[in-house]
Amino acid sequence: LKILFSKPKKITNGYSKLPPGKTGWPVIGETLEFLSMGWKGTPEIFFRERMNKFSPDVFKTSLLGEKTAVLCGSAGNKFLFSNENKLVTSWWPRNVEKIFPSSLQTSTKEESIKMRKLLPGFLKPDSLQKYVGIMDSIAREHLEINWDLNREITVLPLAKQYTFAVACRLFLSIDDPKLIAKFEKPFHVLVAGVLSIPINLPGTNFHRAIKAANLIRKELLEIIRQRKIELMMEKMSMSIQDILSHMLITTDENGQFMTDLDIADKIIGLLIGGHDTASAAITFIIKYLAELPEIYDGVLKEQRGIAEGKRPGELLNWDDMQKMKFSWNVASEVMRLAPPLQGNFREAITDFMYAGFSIPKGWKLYWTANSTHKNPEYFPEPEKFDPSRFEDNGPIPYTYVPFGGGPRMCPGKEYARLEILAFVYNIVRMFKWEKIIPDEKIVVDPMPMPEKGLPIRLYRH
Ligand code: HEM
Repeated sequence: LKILFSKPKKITNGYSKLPPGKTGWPVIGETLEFLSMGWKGTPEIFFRERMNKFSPDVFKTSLLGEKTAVLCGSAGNKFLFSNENKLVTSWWPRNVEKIFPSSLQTSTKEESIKMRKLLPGFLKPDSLQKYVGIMDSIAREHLEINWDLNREITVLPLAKQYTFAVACRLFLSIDDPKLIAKFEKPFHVLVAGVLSIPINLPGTNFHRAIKAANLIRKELLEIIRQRKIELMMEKMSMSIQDILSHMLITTDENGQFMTDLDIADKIIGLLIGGHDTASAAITFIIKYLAELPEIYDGVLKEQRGIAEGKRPGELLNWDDMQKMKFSWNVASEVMRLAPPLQGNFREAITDFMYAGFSIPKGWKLYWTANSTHKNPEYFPEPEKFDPSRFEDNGPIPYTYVPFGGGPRMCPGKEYARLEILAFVYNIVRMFKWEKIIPDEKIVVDPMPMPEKGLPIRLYRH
């Protein structure tokens, strides 16, 4: 009776029916617990503990200075992916705004929409088909130069070097190794700062990231200036259709060209999204293939079969990529166990109810691969490496989400598949390998990585 006749509380006042959970310290909230679980290599524990303690559907927390509701399980993923621009919208941590000043003039939301509009031209199927041969030749050259000379190598930095070289070539038509090397290091500093506590003081990751972004932006602005001159003088062959030229000649609905700063920031965003993720996936493929000889043999058999159907030296093509089914199932299982991105944020654009709890407008929401990828309900024996999970219809919808889902699903998914498979095709046919540190610890910061970068010993076939 007391409940029935008590004055109803406003849903939006922030005190009633909010999801259970705790928001921790002011500003810092639970960011340290969240990050430290990643540093220990078990980001899923942060979520599992709270799902067990508060609710399996949703819990509240405070991350990166924001009140956040974490939506869990396949229902949480489905809800967030299918309510884009209805109940929720894109939101990037404040760090991103500070690191990319172009988004301060509008908003990270508008910038993200702009970016998505630009990409189809560059990532459409007929463009992707042209990239396959280029990716194959970059992978071959990269392996011949960097992996063959040294019998003992460390995988992670080399995998980054490969995906960065592919991105520089395809986004910017840059293949000068010196210029690529100049860019590469500050990029890693930048990625580490995007998901860090937003304190801009010397010595913090965030401070280093802002400095690194300024350095890269300066170099990019020079490249953009040069490209503009070339385009104006029509020196640039019309066949060069990299994303930089595409951005320079594309106008918005008002006929306005993008500013150089805008272009530079978009390219930085793409380089971040497009190379550290795929290199994390490649590193873990190498790790699992070292640990599981029967899986390695299966991949090698498939790739040798494809190579046998080709003339000596002939580069991979689109049809070859479609035949690499087992190898892609292996890569998919790797990304289930070690998703390169752990999840992402959204912002509530209106008050709404979820699983019986109120979510106030302005709150941040977070979906995470960590609440489903290792859940035995969706993936029996979740720690077991089993690529057959991806055969036939594959996992239950919204349980396997390394690329997100819905309208915001990663636009680079197909590009990533091609560059990963081009790499696998070449490496397994050249080498077998073993890990030098048998139980190397895994850390997640913000991408998963073996603590020492995965040193391995190579054996040429
Ligand atoms: C294995 C490699 C990759 C993984 C696991 C991955 C994963 C993801 C995920 C989880 C998101 C967030 C989706 C969301 O917020 O719901 C995302 C967004 C994005 N990815 Fe990827 N990605 C990969 C490679 C790439 C590549 C190669 C590119 C570019 C060529 C790329 C470009 C982007 C962009 C631009 C976004 C932002 C989309 C938006 O805000 O709407 N990604 N990616």
